[in-house]
Amino acid sequence: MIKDIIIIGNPIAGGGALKKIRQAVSILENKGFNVNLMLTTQKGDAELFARQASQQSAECSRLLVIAAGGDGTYNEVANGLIHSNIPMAILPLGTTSVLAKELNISNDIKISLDIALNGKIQTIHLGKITCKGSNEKSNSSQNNLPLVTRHFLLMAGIGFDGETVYSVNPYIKKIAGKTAYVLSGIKNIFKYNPSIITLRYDSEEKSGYNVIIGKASCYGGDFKVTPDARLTDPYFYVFVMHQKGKLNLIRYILGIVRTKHLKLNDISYFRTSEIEIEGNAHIQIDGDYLGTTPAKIDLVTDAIKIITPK
Ligand SMILES: Nc1ncnc2c1ncn2[C@@H]1O[C@H](COP(=O)(O)OP(=O)(O)OP(=O)(O)O)[C@@H](O)[C@H]1O
Repeated sequence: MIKDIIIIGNPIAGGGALKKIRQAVSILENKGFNVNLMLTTQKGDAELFARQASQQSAECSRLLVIAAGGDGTYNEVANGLIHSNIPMAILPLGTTSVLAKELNISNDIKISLDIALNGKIQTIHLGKITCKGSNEKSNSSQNNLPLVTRHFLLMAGIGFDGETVYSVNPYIKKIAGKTAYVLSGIKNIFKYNPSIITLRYDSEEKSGYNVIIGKASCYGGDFKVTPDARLTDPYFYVFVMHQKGKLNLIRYILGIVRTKHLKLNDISYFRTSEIEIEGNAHIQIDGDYLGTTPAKIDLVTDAIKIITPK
């Protein structure tokens, strides 16, 4: 029986979430829970708070962590709770909150809190990626970047979408939300000149110019690039775009928008649980910039417990 709740809240998620986070605290306190609100002040705080919660809690069965924010916040909380027994629920307050779409969790605070308190606890597997990066955009040359390892819930995008997230203007994102990604994507279609990416998995080899490694079916807005991927299945589904060039890129994007991308004859779509990637391309995970290839991706099974609708 849950008694204590830690809300790890990002007050700047979705352009400003503090009011809704405070509303959630008072709803939960009125129901009699002990609520500890931990507001993030910078990147990395949510992971730190979640790790502290998982280390301090002697009585995990009475504790729930609610990640209140967007996909960046859920990603950090999942990284901090990994292999702990504390379940993670979400309060979708982000710009896109793809995880909420994947789990079918409403943006309505009361409904999402009801799921947090009365939903089903499911154990899910996470992706683990090691690549060159610094968790920040960096001016140092690619060769000087240290190795970074992080876990992801939803997807790793390599190539065009890594480049798009890399060049999203944070000020435009604050003002315009999701539109900032669309603007960055449009700008990149015209200037992007990708180099080849090589994938090695299950004794096979494939090459392409853009790759999406899905741990979940949802991607970006309401698009499903890897519709067969499930948080609860121990596999990735990988979508590879084989051709380069602006017109091909537009054709792939339109294919995704119209849910026809898997029927194109110059793509690959396959399932695996481990993959090595070579090349010189930017990488995003769960919608945030991570670093550049080369990269290695594998699964961490039974990584976290997450609360989903019943
Ligand atoms: N107080 C803060 N000030 C500035 N940045 C913060 C703060 N707290 C967290 N962050 C960082 O803000 C980034 C975005 O947060 P988050 O993903 O929760 O919201 P979002 O970007 O609006 O949503 P989505 O990722 O779903 O589009 C994260 O990388 C997070 O680490």
